[in-house]
Amino acid sequence: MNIHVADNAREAARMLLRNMLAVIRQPSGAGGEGGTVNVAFSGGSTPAILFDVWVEEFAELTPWNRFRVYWVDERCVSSENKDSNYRLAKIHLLDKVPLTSEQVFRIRGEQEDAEREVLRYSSMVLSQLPLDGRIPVFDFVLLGIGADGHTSSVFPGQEKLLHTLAPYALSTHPVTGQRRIAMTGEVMVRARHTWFYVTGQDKAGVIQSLSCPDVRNRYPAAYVWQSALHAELFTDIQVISPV
Ligand SMILES: O=C1O[C@H](COP(=O)(O)O)[C@@H](O)[C@H](O)[C@H]1O
Repeated sequence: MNIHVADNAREAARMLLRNMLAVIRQPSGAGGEGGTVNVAFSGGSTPAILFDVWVEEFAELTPWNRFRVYWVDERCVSSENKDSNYRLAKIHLLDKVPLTSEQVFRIRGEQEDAEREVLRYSSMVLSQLPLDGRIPVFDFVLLGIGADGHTSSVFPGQEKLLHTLAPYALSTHPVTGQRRIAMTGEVMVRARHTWFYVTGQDKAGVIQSLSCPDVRNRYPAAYVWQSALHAELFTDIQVISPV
């Protein structure tokens, strides 16, 4: 588990992107020898900074033709809604880089029948990605963390979603009641690179306790951090004691 601490959010984004491109360049790295790079984006507000830095400073260095883009989670809203995770990525990244529609696989948050969308997206991911047993293996799962300790859209109290074999599942935001479609625990922990990009002092408490054994069962993010095969954290939060 590596922790990369930067002075600010943009510098943390640079660290992540430099590391990602270095992995992709290695013959044995993501996609290997010019192969496909399967990446899953998170939502919320934080990825906007990552996407902006990507477009402004790393777009020319990125082999876009090798990328296939998926989502970690989506809110059950239309793709024009301000809460849509796809919308954020579209505005800040997808509209500005040479990715074609054939390379972008969004979760259809607008589907009335969200259960059906979970099944559609799960079976699409299962058919397109390499499998470890029944678990799809992404090259990069890029995660955020909420101040309440959630990651993907798996909130405290929804630990069942960390242990299911289904790659995606329905969840509900515990405060707003908004429905979500969420990548589940096994997919997050078995990725070739499970990378957290977390910024802002409001998350310092969660970050400080990520490695504590007793929060493993309290914060889904801590469970994923402690269980992932290859976890790294990129942050602007000055970690005082070991994470
Ligand atoms: O609801 C969500 O929250 C987390 C963190 O979001 P942020 O707004 O604090 O950046 C995010 O990682 C997750 O994908 C998202 O849907």
